Amino acid sequence: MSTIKRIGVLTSGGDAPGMNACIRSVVLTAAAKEIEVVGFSHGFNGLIDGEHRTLLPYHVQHIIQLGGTILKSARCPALHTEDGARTAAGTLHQLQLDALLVIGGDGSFRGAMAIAPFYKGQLIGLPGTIDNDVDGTDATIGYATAIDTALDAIDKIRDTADAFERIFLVELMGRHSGFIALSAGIACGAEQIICPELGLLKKGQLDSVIRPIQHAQLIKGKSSYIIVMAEHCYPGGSTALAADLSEAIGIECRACVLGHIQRGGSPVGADRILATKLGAYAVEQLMQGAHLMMAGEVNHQAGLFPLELTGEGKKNIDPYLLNWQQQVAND
Ligand SMILES: Nc1ncnc2c1ncn2[C@@H]1O[C@H](COP(=O)(O)OP(=O)(O)O)[C@@H](O)[C@H]1O
Ligand SMILES: O=P(O)(O)OC[C@H]1O[C@](O)(COP(=O)(O)O)[C@@H](O)[C@@H]1O
Repeated sequence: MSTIKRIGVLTSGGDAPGMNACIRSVVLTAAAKEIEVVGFSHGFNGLIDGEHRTLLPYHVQHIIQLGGTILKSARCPALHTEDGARTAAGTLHQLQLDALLVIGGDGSFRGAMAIAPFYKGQLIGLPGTIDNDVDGTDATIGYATAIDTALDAIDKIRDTADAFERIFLVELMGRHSGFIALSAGIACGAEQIICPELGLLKKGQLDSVIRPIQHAQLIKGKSSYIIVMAEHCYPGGSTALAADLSEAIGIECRACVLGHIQRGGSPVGADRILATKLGAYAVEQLMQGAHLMMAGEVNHQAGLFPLELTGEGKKNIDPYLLNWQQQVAND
């Protein structure tokens, strides 16, 4: 018999499509088990500032299709101090919360772990970030939508690139990983993909980028050429790389930074389903006593993974697709 009566939930770090679906699932599952839910606003700031409200099933009606997060998200520098962590734990005790669910990335999970020494309740993470850079789950909530959003934009760029027979560099998010760049790059038929896993490029050292462009021009004739690149791979980003390439090869290159567009929009079905499954699973596992674990999905199976291992960076972008891109599509 579970002793869980009241739980808290918050969304933290970069918002991701599907966070609302996850909040909804947590609230509905908890209500079905007669557990009260308190939602904190603005990530961990809501814990420190005491910004919270009770969440009932009617509050989460018709939010499954909404991007963003009804709880708002934020980064919270105060949690990096012991004072901040103590204050956060104090709020949880004051509100008599038996557990806290944190929807966010590995940074947010480090935030949860910082609170742990001062909190006597349970802490569970739910992976919500477009970057997919969280160990212990095949996909994070928001990743599938970000790929589709990027694709929608890149397909449009292909039209104008074709019309002008231009080289385009499309810069995608991912923080320091190439999950979005590889997936979107493969799915849009990019001629070249640049991502951190292939090594960061140094200013002016463009041979590895230029060689496939020249090869493509020689064997395929003039056409559009799209390079999908992850952020932080070249000093100055895609704009600087486009300028340096234009100068080096004498062909005009254009850059397009998709930026925060990738974080918005209605979550695709896969994200809504993943968010619903993990939200429900997290509540059930709390009732079984889970603590300092993330609820993730591996091979379609929900499971728990230690929070402290979620940021180890052991999950790799698909080596098969990366190799195919290098061997076949880049040439
Ligand atoms: N080492 C840490 N100690 C305490 N809190 C942390 C730590 N790392 C991250 N956090 C908290 O988690 C928040 C979100 O982390 P961030 O890395 O920006 O996003 P994400 O959760 O998407 O990876 C930070 O603003 C901070 O409040
Ligand atoms: O919104 P900000 O603060 O500019 O941060 C941008 C970063 O946030 C993200 O969109 C999401 O990252 P997190 O989920 O780790 O916060 C990254 O892809 C990007 O590098």
